[in-house]
Amino acid sequence: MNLLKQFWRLAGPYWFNKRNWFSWVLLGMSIGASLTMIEITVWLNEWNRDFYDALAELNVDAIYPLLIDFCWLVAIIVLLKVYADWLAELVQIRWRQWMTEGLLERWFANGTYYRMTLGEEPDNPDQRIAEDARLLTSDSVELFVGAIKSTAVLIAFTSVLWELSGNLAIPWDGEVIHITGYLFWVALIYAIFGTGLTQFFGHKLHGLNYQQQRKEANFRASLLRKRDNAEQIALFKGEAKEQMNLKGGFTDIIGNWRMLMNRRKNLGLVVNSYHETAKMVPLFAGIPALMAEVITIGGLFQVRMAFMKVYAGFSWFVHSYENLTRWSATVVRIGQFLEAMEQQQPLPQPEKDQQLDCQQLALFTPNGKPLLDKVELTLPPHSQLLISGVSGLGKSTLLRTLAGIWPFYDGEFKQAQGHTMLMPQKPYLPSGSLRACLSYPSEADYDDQQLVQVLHDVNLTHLSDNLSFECEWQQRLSGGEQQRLSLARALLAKPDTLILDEATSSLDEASAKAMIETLKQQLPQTSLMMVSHQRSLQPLFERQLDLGRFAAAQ
Ligand SMILES: Nc1ncnc2c1ncn2[C@@H]1O[C@H](COP(=O)(O)OP(=O)(O)OP(=O)(O)O)[C@@H](O)[C@H]1O
Repeated sequence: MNLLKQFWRLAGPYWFNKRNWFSWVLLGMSIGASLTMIEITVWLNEWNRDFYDALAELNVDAIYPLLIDFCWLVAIIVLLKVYADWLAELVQIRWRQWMTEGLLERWFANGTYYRMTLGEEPDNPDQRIAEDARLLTSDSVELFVGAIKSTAVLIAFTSVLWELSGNLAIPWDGEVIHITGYLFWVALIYAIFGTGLTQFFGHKLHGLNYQQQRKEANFRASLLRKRDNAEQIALFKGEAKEQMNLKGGFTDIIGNWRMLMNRRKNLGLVVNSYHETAKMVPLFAGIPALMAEVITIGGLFQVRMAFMKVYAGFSWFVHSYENLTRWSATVVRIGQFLEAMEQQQPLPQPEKDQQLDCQQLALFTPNGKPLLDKVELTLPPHSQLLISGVSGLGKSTLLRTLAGIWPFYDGEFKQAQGHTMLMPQKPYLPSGSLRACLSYPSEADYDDQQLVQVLHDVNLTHLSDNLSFECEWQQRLSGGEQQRLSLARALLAKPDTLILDEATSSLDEASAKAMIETLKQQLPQTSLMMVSHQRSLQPLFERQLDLGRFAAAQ
């Protein structure tokens, strides 16, 4: 029940949104095609009787027209089946697009994606957004359409089977018991028996599937981390260690996979025996009717097909069991992800004032450890402030707070009006063209002349011809070049307040000094706050502040 409620929370907003009416139309058309196909299968069932009767009588004149009918029936069934699937896939991709976009919007709203990294984050959000959303939408549509089809098959063939079964007379204790539609009852009892067995042998699959998805995602994520840190690993000659760790992760996958395999094997033994036996059950069960000459040989084959259909309708649960366990695991995973996103408090929205100003500010780590206490500082417009302090004191945390992304603080602070930009020590350079990298994240259309000029200003003139060149800039450029590129961004964006967190640490002292001088010269209206351990920068700042005096008592 809980699972259905969770699913309803995920699916309801899409399926009960008027704007998605066309998906209902597509789904209706897909189901319509499937139902028509079932109707034609009922005709095929009658064809079965006529064909086998004609064969039994060696009636060649009847056989050839029946073969032509067969071709027609099969052609229509094939067309209906292909289009029913195609339409269902169209529904899946529309729903998946909506779900993926919705998850992305929520993940990025109010800095949720960042806040989640500061606490107990559900594992692998990438997998939940990409893989789980795909599985959830495709499995849901498949299972839903499958359930409707099974019900329709059940309804269509129940009457056929009921009629064919006639009235079975069983002598019992000197009397005769009459069972109407006995083949239908056989199919029902057989299906109930199969469902019970399937649940008994398969109920552990849900947990194992959940674990499998998690372990596979962990493995993929650690492979990606190796790629991102390839240079470090090569320098440390860490290949053996990395391989060992990866193999360890993969052994985990194999361990779970083996358990999953064994469970599936047990379930497979049950489901396949159940299915194979089902093919003969109607023949054996139909023998009394054949003996009593209630049905002909053709009728027996008709019984067999009708029985198989009714049995398949009843056995939807048995045949969909594996998909259901995978589906339930994805419902839980996306449900958890949504819940975790909803529980995140939005990032604080600091007030704005004439100048950046904080009074009596106390900062903490996410688990509540105090870092700094009673911090007092101001940054008057167009001024410069250099901040220093020992490593681990909380300098970066203070800058994150002032930039508005660190929520663990007490007290109040005000940001300066206008645009505030924070440049960290290790800049993020998105892959793509150098032009896009320079203007990130702005959509502003800087002309090439401006871009070439800022590259020249930060001493990256040699990259001027590469504005349209696309590559992984983070891997291609040296640490110092990356920092220069990041400062070139500031020159383009012209923020009102620029906060630099050791943003010149990879440059030699002379280059770092030249860079800060360029910033001051090119951005005279910008207030500048910087954390740095580079002594040569001290003379360039009007004021300096040693944060050590605000260190919190531990
Ligand atoms: N997300 C986090 N979760 C837990 N602890 C954190 C987190 N971010 C920072 N800290 C801790 O807070 C303390 C201060 O970190 P911060 O990066 O602000 O120091 P810093 O003064 O800038 O150091 P450095 O000069 O070495 O860069 C450190 O002990 C760090 O481990």
